[in-house]
Amino acid sequence: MNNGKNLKAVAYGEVLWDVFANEKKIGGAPLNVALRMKTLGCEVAMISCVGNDEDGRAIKEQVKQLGLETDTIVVSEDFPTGLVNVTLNERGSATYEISYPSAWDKIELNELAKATVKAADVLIYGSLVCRDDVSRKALEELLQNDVYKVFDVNLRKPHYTYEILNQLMLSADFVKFNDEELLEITATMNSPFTSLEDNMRFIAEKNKVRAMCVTKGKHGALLMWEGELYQNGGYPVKVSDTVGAGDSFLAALITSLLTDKTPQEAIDFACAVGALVAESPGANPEISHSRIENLVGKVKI
Ligand SMILES: OC[C@H]1O[C@](O)(CO)[C@@H](O)[C@@H]1O
Repeated sequence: MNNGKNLKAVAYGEVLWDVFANEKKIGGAPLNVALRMKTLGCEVAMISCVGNDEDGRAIKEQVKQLGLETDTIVVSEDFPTGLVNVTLNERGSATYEISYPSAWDKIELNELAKATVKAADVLIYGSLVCRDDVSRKALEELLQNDVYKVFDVNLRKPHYTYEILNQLMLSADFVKFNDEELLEITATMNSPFTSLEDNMRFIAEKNKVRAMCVTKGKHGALLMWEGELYQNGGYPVKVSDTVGAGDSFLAALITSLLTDKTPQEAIDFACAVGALVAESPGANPEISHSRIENLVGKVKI
């Protein structure tokens, strides 16, 4: 699959182990986005930090094997590699218990990281990494660069404040919410609206965000792009777990929008990718191009 063409992407933030009942898998929203963008043909670097421990070496090893630049992942002598306990409910929805402090809370930028962002087309970041001042300040430095900035809101209680979320939105060219996140954030901004569409317009107006998307679980997603709204009603799949589905959705959407797809094609493609990730266990299952094409070809709900 190669629709990423020569898009150069950098993801900034947490890399960690998602610890499920019977196994552990690499995760962290920005890493999940990065890995999916790589499978879509982008050139991708991951900026993060791991501990000087077995868990850290194993993450770097795996991520390198999957084709990402990992010399931008620094090693901390003082903090351990991140771990997250993932609990799934009967519908496959996850709750996360995220250890603190983790090495990724203390990201220090090396020269390669700075140079890589300078040369990149797109920078993806989320809110979780901003729970600690060290990683938040490093992100602020990267956000000074002239690069297309994608903010993956990714609210993980209790690791965020509205003040920081607001700053992160103001820096972004593109923002990704899920439906609950959009409604929670717009409520704190005293939005008088109840529908997702009205709240998208509200936030666009208030925060001068010109492009955004909102995922709606099995009901698909909405996209605001160049002033127009696009939607996809979702694809029927049997959900295994939803971990990382939104991350892969975002990877597919951004890759498509910034290369050669129309906004409608981009959201259809992204919804299919997200659905297929939800159908398989963990955040980073392999998904073949033919399965995506097959699903896109199916009638939407
Ligand atoms: O990043 C925080 C958590 O969110 C996920 O990325 C899923 O979206 C998990 O892989 C990780 O544990």
